[in-house]
Amino acid sequence: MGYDYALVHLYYTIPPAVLLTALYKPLLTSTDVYKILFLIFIAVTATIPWDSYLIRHNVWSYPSDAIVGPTLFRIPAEELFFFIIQTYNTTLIYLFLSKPIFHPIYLKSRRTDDWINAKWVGGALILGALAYGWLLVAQHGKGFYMGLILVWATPFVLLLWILAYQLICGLPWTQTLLPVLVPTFYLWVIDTIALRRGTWIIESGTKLGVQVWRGLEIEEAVFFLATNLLIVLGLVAFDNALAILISFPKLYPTITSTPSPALLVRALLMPSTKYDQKRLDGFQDALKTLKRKSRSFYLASAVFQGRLRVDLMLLYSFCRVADDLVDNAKSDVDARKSISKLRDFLDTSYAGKNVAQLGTIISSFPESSQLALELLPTQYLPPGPFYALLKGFEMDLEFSNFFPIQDHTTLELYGARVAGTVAELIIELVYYHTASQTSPAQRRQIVHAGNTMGVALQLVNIARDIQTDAKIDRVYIPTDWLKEQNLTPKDIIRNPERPEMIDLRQRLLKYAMDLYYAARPKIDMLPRDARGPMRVAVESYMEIGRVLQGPTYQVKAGRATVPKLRRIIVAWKALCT
Ligand SMILES: CC(C)=CCC/C(C)=C/CC/C(C)=C/CC/C(C)=C/[C@@H]1[C@@H](COP(=O)(O)OP(=O)(O)O)[C@]1(C)CC/C=C(\C)CC/C=C(\C)CCC=C(C)C
Repeated sequence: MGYDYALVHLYYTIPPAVLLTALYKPLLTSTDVYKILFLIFIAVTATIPWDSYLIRHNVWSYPSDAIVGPTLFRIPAEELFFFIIQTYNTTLIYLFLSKPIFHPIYLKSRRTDDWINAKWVGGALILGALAYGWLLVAQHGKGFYMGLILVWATPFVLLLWILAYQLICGLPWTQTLLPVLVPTFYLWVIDTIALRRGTWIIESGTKLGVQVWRGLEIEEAVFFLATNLLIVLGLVAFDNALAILISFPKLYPTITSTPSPALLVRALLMPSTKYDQKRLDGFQDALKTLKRKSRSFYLASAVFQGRLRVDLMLLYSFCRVADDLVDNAKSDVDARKSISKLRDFLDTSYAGKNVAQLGTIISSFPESSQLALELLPTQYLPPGPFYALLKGFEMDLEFSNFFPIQDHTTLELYGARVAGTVAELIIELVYYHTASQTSPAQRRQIVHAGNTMGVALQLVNIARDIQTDAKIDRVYIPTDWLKEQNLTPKDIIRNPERPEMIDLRQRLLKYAMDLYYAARPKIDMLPRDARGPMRVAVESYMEIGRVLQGPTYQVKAGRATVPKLRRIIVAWKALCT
């Protein structure tokens, strides 16, 4: 009996597991836990027969003075623990790297020649490796161990390739190769140390005798590469199945955060020609717009899960399109026409099932806006906030006749219409997608707080955009605040950088912060899974306000911006709260 192998774990595999767990904990979701357990189960059950075979055929062995003693099918307990801890560590690295990824955008219903070629070429290469493995095993010579690795690993790789080649090929290398290479290289180093110390021994008659570097046999290098590849391909296939399940509610009306293995496999086996390409195109557009237009909400979207994330992106896309149609209209008349068309769109959507009429209305919008309208999930969103949002946009148009924001009450009304409504819709989506026990009275309190929070965000938005708004003749600072400084809205339009603006901006920000502090505690009443992500959404936007309260700040495209690292730290803290 000895502790050498146990010490390998104590020194080299457990510390990274503890570190990765601590780092990933704030991001951990129930789906992640399910994925980790699922992968560990598969890894352990798939490796036991193979490992046991290798030990029984003396391909490798463990000196009795290096292991504690208990075995299962001749596999030492430490080795069994290795299957678990390696799968755990590689999975956490993968989860970390893939957090920002929105997997549905990598699904494709159209079969292009490139895709078909990639599928066959990849399949042929894997089959080639399998055939080579068989040859080495059949020869039962120096290539025996290498042959056993290939014969064991390649059928799994082939299966995962067939099921998930779309995502395997489509995902960026940082989500596929990197989580394979990082733990592989680390395990190569550990393996070298263990082989040098004699913690485990590879018999000389069944190895090729080629070393990657001194002390690392080629078979060991390929073994760790193959096992990490299998783990990552398994995770990609899992994400591919989840992406299919969350993307197509018509095919899968109800799903949970932990879908059964049978459902995951069914999703992967569904022919890609059945995918709703329009929805996939809509997701692409929504993600592009979100990434381009809002750094804060783009960051926040990464921590929302499943269908809630999809619907938030679709809601953002609709709000953005509607806001841009009004703000970027050539004239007031055009802007009013757009609002009226948006109202028709809502009327028809909420009136029922007149699909043809809805199609006609949608086709009257610019082509680039149509998908956002078509995919808006009006089936489970109340109409009230949308109509109020349009009223808010109409207040923007009043600037052509007079300055509508006379006092703080009108300012709050404006904020409630353009942003409080958005908060209400977001909360509605949270409750639609999350199981909760909230009573109607609590729900009213939460919606009210959400509305207040929306106003707070809007005030930050106004404080940030004083100059850009002045360029289009808009002044959202209440006229009576200006009066106290002997100013009129026209003075601000003439010179939005006048010295008095410093105090006025700070007053606006203080107002925003007061509303924010009043509403913030109610986030704790939201369903548990939504609290962290909602805090990230709110905090990453409010950070713009905190930046503006400081003496200096970075400006991008004429607007104050929060540096990327600071935004990430803010999001991190919000998740840890
Ligand atoms: C995570 C994710 C994808 C979230 C999507 C959030 C979403 C749907 C935002 C809509 C944004 C939008 C374009 C609305 C149109 C009206 C408008 C312009 C509102 C202003 C947003 C600013 O966005 P941006 O800076 O990109 O705008 P401009 O470039 O100036 O045009 C607003 C400031 C409003 C945003 C308001 C919210 C997101 C609501 C926040 C409140 C909560 C999350 C509720 C918190 C809950 C409790 C219980 C307190």
